[in-house]
Parts: sequence; C-alpha cells; structure tokens
Amino acid sequence: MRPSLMRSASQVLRRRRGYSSASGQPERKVAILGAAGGIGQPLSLLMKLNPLVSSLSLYDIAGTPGVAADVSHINAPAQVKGFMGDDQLGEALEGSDIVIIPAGVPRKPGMTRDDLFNINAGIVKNLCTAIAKYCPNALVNMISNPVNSTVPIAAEVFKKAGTYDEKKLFGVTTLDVVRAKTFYAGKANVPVTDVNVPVVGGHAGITILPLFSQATPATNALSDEDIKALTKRTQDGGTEVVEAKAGKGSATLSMAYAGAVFANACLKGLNGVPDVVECSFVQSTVTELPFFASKVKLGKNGVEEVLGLGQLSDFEKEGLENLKGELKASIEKGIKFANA
Ligand SMILES: NC(=O)C1=CN([C@@H]2O[C@H](COP(=O)(O)OP(=O)(O)OC[C@H]3O[C@@H](n4cnc5c(N)ncnc54)[C@H](O)[C@@H]3O)[C@@H](O)[C@H]2O)C=CC1
Ligand SMILES: O=C([O-])CC(=O)C(=O)O
Repeated sequence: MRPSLMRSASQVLRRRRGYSSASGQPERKVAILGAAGGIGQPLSLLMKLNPLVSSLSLYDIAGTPGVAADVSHINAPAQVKGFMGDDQLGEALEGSDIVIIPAGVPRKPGMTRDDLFNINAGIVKNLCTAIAKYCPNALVNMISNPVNSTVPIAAEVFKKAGTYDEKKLFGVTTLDVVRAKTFYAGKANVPVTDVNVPVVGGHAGITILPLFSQATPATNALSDEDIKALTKRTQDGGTEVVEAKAGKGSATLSMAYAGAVFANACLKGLNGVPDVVECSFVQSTVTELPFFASKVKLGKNGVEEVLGLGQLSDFEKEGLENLKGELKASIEKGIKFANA
C-alpha cells in the first residue's frame, strides 16, 4: 500500500476507536459547569489550551455563548461549544469524560465556606442529577464550595440514581497544594517549581492540613514557628484572597490554574499515563471519616489507589485530630441535605 493510503487507513481506524487523527491521543470531552463565572472563564481558557482535550463543552445559566465564541477562536485543537440554561444541560454533558464544576456563589469578606451551603448545595444537587442521567461514567471534579459538603452531596445523588462509583468523584483541593508549594518555596528559599507538599484533610479552615514535614526539597532552615505560620497561611489562603478582593469574590485565577492542573492529571490517568498522583478529597478509608483528602493515584478508571498519610510530625498529628470534628459535621450536613 502507498504510505499515504496506509496513513489514511490507520487514521480511520483510530477515529473509529475514538482516537483523534491529528494527535494520536484518545478523544476526550471535558464539560465545565459554571463556565461563565470568575473561575469558569480562565478555566475554559486553560482547558482549551490543553492538548489532551478534543471537545470542550461550556455550560452556565447565562453568558456561555460569549465565552464559547471567544475561547473557540484560539488556534488549539479542542472543539468548543457553549450551552446555556437547563434545556441545554443534557447536550452539554453527553459523552463527557470529565465534568468540572465551578458553579455557585463565592464568599464575601466575613463569610465561611459553609455560609455558601444554602445556595450551592441545591445547585450541585441539580447538576449532579443531570450528570447521573447524561454522563454517568464521567469523572467529576467538584470545585463548588463548601467542598467538604458538596462532594458528599454528589455521592448521595449518584447513589440514589444507581450510578455512584467512588473512583470517579473528586473534591478539588489542588489550590491548597498550589498555595502550600508557593508559601513553602518562599520561606525555605528553594525553587518553587521543584517543590512538592501533600495537603490532606478537607478544604476549609483547619480541615486543610499541609504536611510540611514531608515537603521536598527538604530543609532544616524552618523553625517550628515557621511551620506553624506556613500552616496557618495555607489554611487561611482562601480568606486572604477574599479579603484582598474586598467583596468582589474569592480566588478565581489561582483556582482556574489549580483546576486545570487537576483535570490534566485526571486526563493523563484516563489515558493510561502511569504514576499520576495528586491530592484530592475522595471517598476514603485513610481515617475513620468517609471522605478525606490525601494523595491519590489516578488511572484509567479514575482513582486507582488512595494513598496513606505517611509519617506525620507531632504538630501534624495534633492538626489531624483537631480537624476531624468539623470535617465529620460538614460531611454529615451534605449527606443529610441530599437525602432530605
Ligand atoms: N475548591 C476550591 O479550591 C475553590 C472553590 N471555589 C468555589 O467555586 C465556586 C465558584 O466561584 P466563582 O467562579 O468565583 O463564582 P462566580 O459567581 O464568579 O461564578 C459562578 C458561576 O456559576 C454559575 N452558576 C450558578 N448557578 C448555576 C447552575 N445551576 N448551573 C451552572 N452554572 C451556574 C453562575 O452563573 C456563574 O457564572 C464558589 O462556590 C467558590 O466558593 C472558589 C475558589 C477555590
Ligand atoms: O476561600 C474561598 O471561599 C474560595 C476557596 O475555596 C479558596 O480560595 O480556597
């Protein structure tokens, strides 16, 4: 066969198997729910730029035609489509490999993440009901706060629909890791791009537990007081941004970055790249709590393995015990809401 004919035959075969002819990567559809919001817009941009994405579906209750038209002009491979309103939610979701959810209201100064529960719990419940119907096999990346409750809500909705797979539901806590890395690098005076810090627990106040004793590159330049201050700054990172924005919302740009990092890790896992590990808030047996954030190995079906906590310092052991009460209450609040 002529080389050009051989090439086109293999392209047809790849397309039939769901492979993109151009890149040799599997076709991957990513949907973003809340795509016209403060996080949604820069996250849409970053996902359009991700070469692993072949189809990008941008859904919101308003504003998505403009965002989709804008992002679609970027000369990157992903095909972009905008969807607006309930009527178009099904089409937006159908065939999705990953659904990222940054839909809902953000904090204003003086509020806790739990103060968002009353509005965001209902939004997440409705969106997850649609996910169960239109793309029950998708990985779900939950960004909407309070994550400590919205993830259990999603799990309950999926259980009721008979579609729950604990390997496919993730609370996105990557921003805590991003912050811990940045703050550690600044204090330890090491190159930020080399830094790794696991962050475990949950995603609110003291439930955010960075494990600086496991940070790499290791340093002995930090005192116990330094570690305490770094821990507190990581736990209060969201509030630092909320206060600086003075009523105009919470972290959007750093969150879009973190959301894109986590979605990219999920895509790599789905595509069979080995040893992809990120921290995430998932169904867990690492502690006695039913959901917990820790390092997670990502694979072709989502969670391949929930990794343990490793060796903790006394300060971290104390932090772990102190966070359990609040985290348990937030999880139970979500479960109760979903079953009401
Ligand atoms: N997990 C994390 O680390 C972080 C989570 N967040 C959370 O992300 C959420 C979104 O934050 P922002 O983008 O700043 O808020 P935003 O208000 O700028 O955008 C939210 C978007 O959600 C949309 N929306 C509302 N109801 C919807 C529905 N039923 N279906 C689809 N879209 C809907 C709105 O139209 C809006 O475009 C908040 O709950 C915030 O607390 C924010 C930062 C970090
Ligand atoms: O603080 C907030 O409300 C938003 C958030 O979750 C974060 O920035 O970590």
